[in-house]
Amino acid sequence: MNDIKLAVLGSEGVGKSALIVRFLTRRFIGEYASLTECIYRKRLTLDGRQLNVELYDPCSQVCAGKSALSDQIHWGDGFLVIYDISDRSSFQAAKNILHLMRETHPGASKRDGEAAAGRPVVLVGNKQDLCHMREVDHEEGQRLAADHRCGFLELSAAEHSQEVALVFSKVVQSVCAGNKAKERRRRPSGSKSMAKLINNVFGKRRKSV
Ligand SMILES: Nc1nc2c(ncn2[C@@H]2O[C@H](COP(=O)(O)OP(=O)(O)OP(=O)(O)O)[C@@H](O)[C@H]2O)c(=O)[nH]1
Repeated sequence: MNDIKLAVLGSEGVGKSALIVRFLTRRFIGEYASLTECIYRKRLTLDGRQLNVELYDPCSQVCAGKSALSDQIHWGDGFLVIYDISDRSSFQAAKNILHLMRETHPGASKRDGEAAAGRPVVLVGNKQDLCHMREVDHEEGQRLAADHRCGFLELSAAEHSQEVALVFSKVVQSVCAGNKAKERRRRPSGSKSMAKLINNVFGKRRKSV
């Protein structure tokens, strides 16, 4: 069974716990104890394969600071970076997280489907239901995501159960696809490596005849 680690990052009160709880239980619960960091576990079946997904929900009050964030970035196979569309400072915090991800993996791959951080990242503008109090335009979110080659969407943990499930599943899918691609690059396929071997052994001889 494969283990996949997803970290949900963002500043205090953006709705990280609300999104995770929505994904795990399909419910929106108004208030969450937020004095401890948590790792939640969920089993998923994707394309017939069983996956163990670990979801890391940092406690912003305890896990603030660059070194804690660096640890979280090293821990995750994939990330959701959350801001609150009605709070500009949370958007700046999301920007800082994306920058730090890029710094942490400076030589990150530029392959399709991988963010600048080298691993799948989706930037999420949460609390879309508060659009009458919006401080961050949709286009700003889009631009930031494009700059960091990551996915982007706005949603509301309070109102959008399906969208929340979809965004988590997409990150899991991207991690799986990335793992498969890495595996393929590491081990050339049997027929290809056999062809190479045959070429190496007989190719030169044929030339010398
Ligand atoms: N209106 C609205 N409120 C939301 C939404 N998502 C979360 N909230 C509220 O925002 C507040 C903070 O949510 P949390 O899920 O605790 O945020 P957090 O990012 O986990 O916070 P920390 O653990 O302190 O870092 C709570 O009062 C939630 O009810 C949303 O989509 N819409």
